[in-house]
Amino acid sequence: MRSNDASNLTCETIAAVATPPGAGGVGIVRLSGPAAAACALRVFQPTASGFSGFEPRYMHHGRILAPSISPAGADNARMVDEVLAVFFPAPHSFTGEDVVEIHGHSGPLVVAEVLRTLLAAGEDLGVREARCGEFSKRAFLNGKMDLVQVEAVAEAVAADSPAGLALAQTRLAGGLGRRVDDLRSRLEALRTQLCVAVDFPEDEVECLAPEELASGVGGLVEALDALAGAASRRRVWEEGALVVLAGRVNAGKSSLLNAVAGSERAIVTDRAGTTRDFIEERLLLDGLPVTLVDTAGLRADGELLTGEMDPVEAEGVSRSRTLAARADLLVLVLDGARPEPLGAPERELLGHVDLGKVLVVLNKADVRAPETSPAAAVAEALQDIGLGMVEIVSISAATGQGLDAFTQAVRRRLAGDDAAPRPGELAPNLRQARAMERAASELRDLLADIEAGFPYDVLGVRLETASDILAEITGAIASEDVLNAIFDSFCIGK
Ligand SMILES: Nc1nc2c(c(=O)[nH]1)N(C=O)[C@@H](CNc1ccc(C(=O)N[C@@H](CCC(=O)O)C(=O)O)cc1)CN2
Ligand SMILES: Nc1nc2c(ncn2[C@@H]2O[C@H](COP(=O)(O)OP(=O)(O)OP(=O)(O)O)[C@@H](O)[C@H]2O)c(=O)[nH]1
Ligand SMILES: [Mg+2]
Repeated sequence: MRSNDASNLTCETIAAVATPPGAGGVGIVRLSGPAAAACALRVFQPTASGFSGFEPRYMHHGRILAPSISPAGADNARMVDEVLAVFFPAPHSFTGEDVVEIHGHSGPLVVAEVLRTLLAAGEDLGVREARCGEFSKRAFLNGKMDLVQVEAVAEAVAADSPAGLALAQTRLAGGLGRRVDDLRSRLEALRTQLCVAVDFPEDEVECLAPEELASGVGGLVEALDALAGAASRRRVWEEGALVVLAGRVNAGKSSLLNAVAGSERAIVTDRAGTTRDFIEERLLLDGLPVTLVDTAGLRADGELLTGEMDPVEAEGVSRSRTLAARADLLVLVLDGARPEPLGAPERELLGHVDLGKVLVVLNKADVRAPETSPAAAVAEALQDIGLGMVEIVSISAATGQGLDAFTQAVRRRLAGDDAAPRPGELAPNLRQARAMERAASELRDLLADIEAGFPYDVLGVRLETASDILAEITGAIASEDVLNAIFDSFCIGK
């Protein structure tokens, strides 16, 4: 489907509450479509005596009146809310259609009643409640935003870290869409030159030499790889990572969570088996969004096997294992006060996880006997089980010693040495990066075909395929499935 196909535009007028439910300063109900103004005028009573219809983009003060159900008629009309109303005539509106916004008092019942009043008044005008994402979909179909920007609005709204917001803002500004359009134009230019060569094979002047074609395609592959690579490096800054604290009972996992979170989030006692269900805390570690999860501790094998553990604790331990397997980073907390910190329960746990995702923390540095060197002993024990390369961070959750080193180690393991994203940095989201990878892969196949001396018409097909894949990113060409997947994830009123 071509996005600028006028047949996709509907003549229905849609209405929805645009602001979140709840008490607030202002609540907005939005109408979009040809009957927006006519519908609003039926229920809007202006304050100004000289009112003769909506002046474009001017805030009119007045009231929303619900037609009375009593036979006495409009004189008895009930006041629903005191509002400001504004009309944006097409095409200069958010959706590109006629838009009316009613700014009333925020409160879930008030705005719902304003909406109901409009829907009832506009029924015969084709006014109906909007579906999820329908305002944004109309804005997209009318060329007000490309698909990257539509997604960026949702990403900006959902951002829960400054880094994630910076990436979304750059996409919203349109830079990424323009970059993709630029790459696609370069591709189309190569295609045009190829077509000339196909149409006039004897005309050597117009012919693009295979080496020139290959170098043009090679440049595009490099550019696409760079962008898709940025997406995979930046994803963790936007989506965050799951960091799971696991280990033996009493090792100090809950104490560590509290120390990092800076609050007494989890219960800490000297009793083994204090934490029974997992506890999670979303925080920023050096700007990196992380979900830190404290889990129920593992006991020594014997206790597990005799079946003496109470069922609540057993379920807690089973959840710990599931979480450990899902973690982006598994922090194995060892009890440094014990003579042998890496014992049977720890080894058993490590047997079930990806060792590449493990960070070892040796806790209780404050109480270690100075003459022993548990760090060295632990390093040796880790060597035995293939974790010789793993960094061991020595901390004390009780005194805070080593916590900075721990934070930095976590950040480095999840994001490498990369600094936080800066405003203006281009990084596609997952959908966009996947499309870039598909286009790059098509172009790599094309390079092989050029090498193999395939005829230009065959090469042209691959160029066209790659170009169409790039067009999916901005939505210049987008299937109904792609559009539905994006707009259905939006809420009503967006
Ligand atoms: N009250 C209100 N605030 C809002 C929105 C809205 O719909 N209503 N928006 C909704 O998400 C965002 C702003 N997005 C908008 C995008 C374009 C236009 C608009 O009228 N564009 C016209 C004219 C621009 C001009 O020249 O003034 C156009 O594109 O032709 C309005 C809002 C955030 N704030
Ligand atoms: N001296 C010292 N004691 C600590 C340290 N960290 C934790 N503790 C103590 O160790 C005991 C257990 O701490 P928790 O944080 O509850 O341990 P846990 O790993 O969550 O234990 P479970 O929930 O039972 O699995 C408590 O008495 C803590 O005060 C530390 O760094 N130094
Ligand atoms: Mg605990």
